[in-house]
Amino acid sequence: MCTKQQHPAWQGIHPSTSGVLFDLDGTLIDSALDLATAVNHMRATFDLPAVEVAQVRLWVGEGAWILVQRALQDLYLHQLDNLLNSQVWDTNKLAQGEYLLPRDDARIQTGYQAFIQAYQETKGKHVRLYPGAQALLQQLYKLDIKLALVTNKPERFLASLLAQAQIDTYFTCVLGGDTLAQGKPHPLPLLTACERLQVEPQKSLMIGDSRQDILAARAASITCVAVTYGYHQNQDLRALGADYLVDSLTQLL
Ligand SMILES: O=C(O)COP(=O)(O)O
Repeated sequence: MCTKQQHPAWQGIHPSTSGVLFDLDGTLIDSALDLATAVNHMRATFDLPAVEVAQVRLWVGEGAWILVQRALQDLYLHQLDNLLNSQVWDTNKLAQGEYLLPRDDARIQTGYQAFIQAYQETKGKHVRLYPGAQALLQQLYKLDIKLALVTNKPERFLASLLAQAQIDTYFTCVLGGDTLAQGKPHPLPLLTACERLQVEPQKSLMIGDSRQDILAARAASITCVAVTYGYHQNQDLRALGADYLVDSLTQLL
């Protein structure tokens, strides 16, 4: 699917675009295997069974804390089960990770530390770029379009991960989920990126895969291109407000 033809002025990236903000996980890189390895390492420390990579894909996108909270929801369910003496859990909600233990629960704090350490140890070993990612960044860079990376992934992982994926030289501005006081879907990181790139939001484009990217772009009045292959938790990207949908970044070349 590609709806870019519906936009009369589209020639690759819109000609008046002077800045492009990229999401990372599920848009430029597929990091699900490393994330799943770290999640399962963390789950093992709680004697919880391993989960599939496909499951972890559904849990990614709102930063490491929410990922950990989702990945430890079984602890909460068992606790509730004991209290309520058996409960039928909504499997959809389970798959989407909606039963969140609060962040201040000591188990979440412990789990977070275990996850961060295990993820660090993966060294981004299984990270792979999605088709067209390298070529698109290169093309935009050559056109002198300013580029920013705006992710909810913790900042500490970004430098090595971008270097590992060989895309570290393109970005004028890199913002992690904990770089500023708010992460996506708040508009702050997108507006901050525009400010640092010295481009107007109206002349910028956000390219992302998830609800957080689309909502943040809408809140910042930035046109949003959503990729359909990422970690979007089975949500309807068009209904969320994406301006354009593409099945591959190669469609933007
Ligand atoms: O939640 C994450 O860690 C990934 O975040 P991103 O999709 O904003 O890159």
